[in-house]
Formats: sequence, C-alpha cells, structure tokens
Amino acid sequence: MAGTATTASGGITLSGVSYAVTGREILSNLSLSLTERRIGIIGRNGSGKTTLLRLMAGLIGPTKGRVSVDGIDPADRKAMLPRLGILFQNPDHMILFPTVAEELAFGLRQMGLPEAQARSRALACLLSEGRAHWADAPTASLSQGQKHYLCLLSVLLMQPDTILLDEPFAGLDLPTQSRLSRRLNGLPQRLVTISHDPAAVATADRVLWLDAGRIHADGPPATVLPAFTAEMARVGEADADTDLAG
Ligand SMILES: Nc1ncnc2c1ncn2[C@@H]1O[C@H](COP(=O)(O)OP(=O)(O)OP(=O)(O)O)[C@@H](O)[C@H]1O
Repeated sequence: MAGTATTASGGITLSGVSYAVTGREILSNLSLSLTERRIGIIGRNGSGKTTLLRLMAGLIGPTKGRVSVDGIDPADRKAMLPRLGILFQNPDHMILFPTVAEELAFGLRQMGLPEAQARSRALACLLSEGRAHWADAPTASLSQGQKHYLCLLSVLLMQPDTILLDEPFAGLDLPTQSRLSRRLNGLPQRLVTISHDPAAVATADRVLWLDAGRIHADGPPATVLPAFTAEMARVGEADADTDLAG
C-alpha cells in the first residue's frame, strides 16, 4: 500500500524508454522492472544516471516509451507524494524555507495535513532525532552535511514507498557519510541509489551499470561491481596514456 513504508511495494517500470535533447539520444531504449528493495545505478560521468533518475521521478518525460511507478505516470505529482521521494545531490536545490521546522512541515502540508499538525509532526521528528534545538534554526545556517540530513528527514517524514538518491554521499565527510549510510541501510523503503562510486552500491540487491545511455550490465553487485571497477581502471590507464602521449 502506498505511503505505509513498512515494506517496499510496487515498483518502477520502464518500457522502451528513450530520452533525447535536441535530437541527441541521452538514454536509449531502456526496459526495466525495478522491484528490489536496494537498487544501485552506477556509471561514468555523463552516462545518463541523473537523467534516468529524473525520468523515474517524473521531472522529465521520455521522448519514447513509458515510465510508471506502481502503474502510474510519475508526472502525476499528487499520486507520487506517498510513493516516491527524491534526495537530490545538492540540498540547496531542495530547501525552500527559512527555518528547519518550516522546511520539514512543507511536505506534510503538501500531503494535506493542516499547518499546526504538520508543524507538530516536524517538531516530533526533530525531537526523536535529538535535534529539537534545530526547529527555529535558519536553514541557511546549516552546513552542507546538515542540510543533506534535513532533506533526508523531510523525505522520510512523508513516508514514501521508494526513495531516489542522487549521489547521496558526495561532498560529505566520512562521519557524516557513515551516519547517513547507517540511516539509509535501516530504512524499510525501496532505495534507488545512483553513484559513480561502487562502494555506495556494494550492498544493493541489484546493480545496473549504465554506459552511454544504455544498460551495460545488470545483476548482483558481486558480479557487476568487479567488472565495473576493472573497466574504470582500464579506462583510467588509457586516459593517462593519452595524456602522456599528447
Ligand atoms: N537538458 C540537457 N540538455 C543537454 N544535454 C543534457 C541535458 N541533460 C543531460 N544532458 C547530457 O546528457 C548526458 C548525461 O547526463 P547525466 O547528467 O544524466 O549524466 P550522469 O551520469 O548523471 O553524470 P554525472 O555522473 O557527471 O552526474 C551528458 O552528456 C549531459 O551533458
């Protein structure tokens, strides 16, 4: 059932999906059924990972084919509120409100909760996180790691069945990474994590390796990650040789 977040339900389906910008195909003919609880998407810079995540989130529409979440077009924002949450790489692209409590309450208000109830849920969330003192803090005063954490709390408060994570550990120090990682690992929701770093998806149930807008490999991390790491090392050496030869 959408919104209960007790287990990961439903799934994300892509049927013959392509995405092109000004005639250039960035994603080509992807057909996927994503039902596992922990899904990793890896690939080099520019391979199309963020574009794929934006398609899954309904922020952009496919040029060809169809994307659905629990059978529903993800462009239907209202239907997606209990189904899909997104944690963007840059928290500054998500935070809209001047104080932490207002920011946390916003998603709940979007889901139809009256303002007072949304605020009291936001305060209860901060209390349970040991961060009651954050309530009236200006969001602009938080560090990048703290902003990231606030964005995660905002998403969790809405209890979506699936959370899409774009490079969740980029720019965070090691203690913050390990705290966030522990928090994410304990969640019952389906998590779709995109990263260029194999370590970020090492415990996934399924890893997709995206290369130049196509699925290059799809399977358990024990199979996909060693092949990806070896290929990245090979490409790195080839790049280095090219540099030296120049
Ligand atoms: N709106 C757009 N207009 C033009 N080109 C775009 C647009 N969006 C994405 N691209 C191009 O599509 C390709 C894939 O971009 P995307 O951001 O999806 O890759 P990525 O795998 O997430 O990369 P990174 O790891 O560097 O974040 C890139 O070559 C990018 O320049």
